[in-house]
Amino acid sequence: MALIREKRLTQVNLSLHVPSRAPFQLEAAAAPRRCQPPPLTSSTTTPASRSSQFRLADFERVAVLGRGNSGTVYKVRHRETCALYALKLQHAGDAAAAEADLLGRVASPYVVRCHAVLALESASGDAALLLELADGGSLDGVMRRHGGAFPEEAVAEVAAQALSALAHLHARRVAHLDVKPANLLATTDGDVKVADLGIARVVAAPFAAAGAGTAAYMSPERFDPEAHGGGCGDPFAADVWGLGVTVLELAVGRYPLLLAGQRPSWAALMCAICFGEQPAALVADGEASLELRGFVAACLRKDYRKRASVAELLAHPFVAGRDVAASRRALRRLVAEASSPPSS
Ligand SMILES: Nc1ncnc2c1ncn2[C@@H]1O[C@H](COP(=O)(O)OP(=O)(O)OP(=O)(O)O)[C@@H](O)[C@H]1O
Repeated sequence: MALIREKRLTQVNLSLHVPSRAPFQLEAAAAPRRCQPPPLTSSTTTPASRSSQFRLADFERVAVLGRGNSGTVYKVRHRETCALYALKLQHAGDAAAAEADLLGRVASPYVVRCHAVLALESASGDAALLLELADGGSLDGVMRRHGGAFPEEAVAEVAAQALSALAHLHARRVAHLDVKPANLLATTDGDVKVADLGIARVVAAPFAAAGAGTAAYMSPERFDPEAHGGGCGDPFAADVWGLGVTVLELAVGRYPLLLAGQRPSWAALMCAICFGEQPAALVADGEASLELRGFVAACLRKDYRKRASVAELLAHPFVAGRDVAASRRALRRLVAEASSPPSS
């Protein structure tokens, strides 16, 4: 896999060089200019067919949105229209193509949309995904900036929208396999969108339970299928586990399966996930509603065969019984506050 070395972000031009190959450039934003209205394409068009409409040179860099294992994500502006997007530069072109292919199979307001795959001017096959921008960023960032736990109403809204995304993906046999706060994006309108289908896959039986993922959010059967339901596990149930950990984390304001300050080594995580006490019990009586505790308990059954399905969770009182308008308002307020610059 070709490695891209990132140059300092403070440079006027952000040049990404692949040794002995032609560099490609993503220029920093210049002075404001007049923009045409965005020519956004219809939601039925696939990313591949849209790719030809855009070139990397059509965009200028505004900011870094985040960094992950597979690359760096930038906020970019389309020079002509001034429309804002997220651009995910991928070290491995194959991975970008695979992720774009999966995103092309789905069309849901709850899954981040891929507008195009941009080929980069290097011989390595490196590529960039041009994505819909979620202006509130990821929920782990929102939680950090907010300074702790979300109010329960906002957590219920996150759960409801993330479940809608999973229902859409699972109906197309796509398992995400990396559900966590960093992969749930928010907008200041109060929308939640599942992102990063980097390790997602279309499931064809039999499913190999082991494999990549973020250890802290992996279900017990992905560590040890024999001890937690047998067989090869169920990738859709693995997504439900990731959602349960995510909901609990947002509700308590920190990663919930380890003690505060405990080092998240692989061994510590494996012990906590496979042998730790029922995670819902980690929320003390009175700290969370019965509905939230019940929801988390249904997501985090260690035997994947006993875990609730996405359809059952959509009907759970924590989600189905929420005050939709109040929940959305609570999330919108939280994201907007966490996104606005601190007043001096
Ligand atoms: N469409 C987007 N809008 C706003 N921010 C985004 C968007 N896509 C990604 N980000 C930000 O960039 C971060 C990394 O993105 P992403 O998870 O897709 O990268 P990755 O390399 O696949 O990460 P991982 O290491 O989890 O596999 C996210 O956590 C989020 O903060």
